[in-house]
Amino acid sequence: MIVGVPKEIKNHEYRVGLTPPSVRELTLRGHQVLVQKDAGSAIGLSDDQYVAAGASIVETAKEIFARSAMIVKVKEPQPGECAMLSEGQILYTYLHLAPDPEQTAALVKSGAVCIAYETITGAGGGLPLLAPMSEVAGRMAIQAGAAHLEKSKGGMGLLLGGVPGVAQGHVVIIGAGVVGTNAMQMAVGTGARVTVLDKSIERLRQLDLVYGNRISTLYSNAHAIEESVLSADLVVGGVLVPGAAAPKLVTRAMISRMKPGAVVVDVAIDQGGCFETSHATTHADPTYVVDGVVHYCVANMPGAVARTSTFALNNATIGHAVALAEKGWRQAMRDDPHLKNGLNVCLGKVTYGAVAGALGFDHVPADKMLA
Ligand SMILES: NC(=O)C1=CN([C@@H]2O[C@H](COP(=O)(O)OP(=O)(O)OC[C@H]3O[C@@H](n4cnc5c(N)ncnc54)[C@H](O)[C@@H]3O)[C@@H](O)[C@H]2O)C=CC1
Ligand SMILES: CC(=O)C(=O)O
Ligand SMILES: [Mg+2]
Repeated sequence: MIVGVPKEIKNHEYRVGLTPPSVRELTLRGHQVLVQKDAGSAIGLSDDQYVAAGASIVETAKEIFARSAMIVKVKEPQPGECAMLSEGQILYTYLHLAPDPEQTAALVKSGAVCIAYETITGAGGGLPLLAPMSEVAGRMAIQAGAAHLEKSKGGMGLLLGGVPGVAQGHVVIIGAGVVGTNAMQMAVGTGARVTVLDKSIERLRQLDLVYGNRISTLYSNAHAIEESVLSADLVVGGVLVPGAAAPKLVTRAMISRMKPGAVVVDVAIDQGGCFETSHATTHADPTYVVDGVVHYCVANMPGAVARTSTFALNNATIGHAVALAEKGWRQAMRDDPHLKNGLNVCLGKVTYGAVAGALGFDHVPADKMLA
């Protein structure tokens, strides 16, 4: 199979779909890999390294899209990229379609076979192709939040850990999955007071067993969210209902009653965000202020630490990339129901229920496309 890796074009996105070691996994099995010139050069992955791994360097994204049977990316295709997809071509990348009707319509129109990293499931449960980026974003959420609590960044001028004789800050984390747990670990490390909320009591139980009285756990409901948010200095949103738009758990009314200069980091923004006042921002201009509260809502946080993120992502994506190249998408999905769960849009149909439901498209189950 010819596999193509275009250079990412989203704002400050320096990750790349395949590393040279991943390219080697494909070329040693006889596949041809086309990598766009300088696709990885910003993170120290030179064209020479790709060539040494067996790839051919191609000048333009247009040529990559025209020649490849499978496109491997990181971020959701931008409008110009959607327009270059062709009928039956495999697109293997993050998509985040539920809050994005324009992209969904463009992918339906393309006739491509669109597989979303974030809905591929794992044999042991969870979302193994989302998890590494959630680990990165969860850890970064505290770093970003702490920085924006500084006066010069618009925050109230608070040091999360306090100092002897001065109380520490209060970090509230909504959602105790991969993002939430990684944020919690970093927050505990700063010395802040930490409260974690989730709908899953089992998850809270697990955290309580490990972290004991270094954190407070709360069952997530409107009352607990309101009380926590009003006393918070930093709130991290890390909820997920897989494939679906994020629930708006923190209302505009709650935001307006928060401490002036508090910071909210909405990691769930790629699924639409869990604060009513959130809208996506970029690394170039990451924050805005609503009712005195600093909002950080960057939809591709791991792009900021693109080298770490690219290797972590490739560890999780390469196995399915090899299966898709070796068997083609239909057989690879017949053999692996977890990969099949990644199929979001296929040959003009929306095949993921939560996306169809969120956007009002007809839902054609993935199984029908495999027949
Ligand atoms: N902005 C960015 O750059 C990035 C964003 N993300 C996003 O972060 C979000 C979270 O991802 P993960 O932690 O991997 O998901 P996860 O599935 O590991 O965890 C989500 C948690 O949310 C909880 N939850 C669901 N409804 C809730 C509610 N009403 N109240 C409290 N908790 C609730 C679930 O029980 C679960 O524990 C996703 O939308 C993901 O796409 C992930 C990586 C990077
Ligand atoms: C998960 C995701 O959207 C990202 O890593 O950018
Ligand atoms: Mg994203």
